[in-house]
Amino acid sequence: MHIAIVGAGSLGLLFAAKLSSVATSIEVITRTGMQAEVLRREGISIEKEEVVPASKFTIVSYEDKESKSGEEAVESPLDFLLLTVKQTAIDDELLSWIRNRISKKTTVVCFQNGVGHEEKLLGCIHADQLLLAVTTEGAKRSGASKVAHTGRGTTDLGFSRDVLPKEQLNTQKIFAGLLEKAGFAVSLSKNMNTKVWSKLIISSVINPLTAILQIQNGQLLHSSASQELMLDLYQEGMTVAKAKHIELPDDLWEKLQLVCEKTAENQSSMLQDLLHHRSTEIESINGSLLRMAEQLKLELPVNRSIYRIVRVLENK
Ligand SMILES: NC(=O)C1=CN([C@@H]2O[C@H](COP(=O)(O)OP(=O)(O)OC[C@H]3O[C@@H](n4cnc5c(N)ncnc54)[C@H](OP(=O)(O)O)[C@@H]3O)[C@@H](O)[C@H]2O)C=CC1
Ligand SMILES: CC(C)(CO)C(=O)C(=O)O
Repeated sequence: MHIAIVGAGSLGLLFAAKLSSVATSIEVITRTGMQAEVLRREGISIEKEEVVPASKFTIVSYEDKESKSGEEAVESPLDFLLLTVKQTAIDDELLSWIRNRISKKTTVVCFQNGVGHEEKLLGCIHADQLLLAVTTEGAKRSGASKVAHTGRGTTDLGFSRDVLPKEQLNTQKIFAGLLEKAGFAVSLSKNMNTKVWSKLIISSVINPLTAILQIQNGQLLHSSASQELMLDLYQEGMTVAKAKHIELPDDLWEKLQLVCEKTAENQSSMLQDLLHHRSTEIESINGSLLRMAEQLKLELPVNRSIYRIVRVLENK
């Protein structure tokens, strides 16, 4: 199996390192030439676990114009392209690069939290080629070539479209098999919309609150005031989901609290982004809920305020 991983951040480094033992070839595409050089020298280390030598990967950088050529697709056709960049990095240039890099036989697997990426990708590839992955694995990059596996979870996998030809179901199983062999827990899903929306609602509560309050995920449960804020955001998100007839589990509120407990000592990705002066995924999480609410003529006052505060903090 020939796999390319676009985005050598927290999730990308973890999946590249783990999949290197089960794939025929792994191409890692970094954003910068500088990170590519470090990876070519040092390989990838998963803290407290293993160091995977650089010889296991082909490393190219997106900055390097040579690697943007579609010719490589002919030389080494990809079975899977894993997209592990943030929502904010998915722009027209990257989409056009992906279109050139893949062939009709390639399946793109996207790991983003929030919503928006699926629509963008469907603008450039066929639905039969797009696998959605919603993962509760936790990864945190601590250097150009170092990553910590901060939490073990499950990866839900499913195609963007509900009704699928047999061949696609087979592709889904092949990719799930690779992940399992690499040590990840996987669950195949026929209803990814429910998975995507469950994670969207959970992220719309935990991420902005931990980012604004500058606390670890578990600390959200420590005060009744923060729990009230959580409930306000949760209920607003659920109002949008209901208006859009999205099927969600009855115990999503309990699941949300469980995520806080299970990831109690983690900093959410939004808090990490703010602390590192990076833009956050607020647009694809609370921003997208607000845009949907506007179309549905619904008011989400708590989401609106929280969204504005995060935007202010991003520009500080
Ligand atoms: N980390 C986690 O535990 C989880 C993350 N997710 C989701 O997965 C996605 C990725 O998250 P995460 O890994 O944490 O994010 P990171 O910010 O750690 O990694 C994103 C990587 O993408 C790189 N990148 C940006 N643009 C390009 C480009 N054009 N070409 C190649 N690489 C590029 C960045 O490079 P540079 O650093 O040089 O800017 C960075 O290394 C997010 O949507 C997140 O919500 C979902 C579940 C868990
Ligand atoms: C906090 C958590 C687990 C849920 O929103 C997360 O996925 C993140 O940090 O982005």
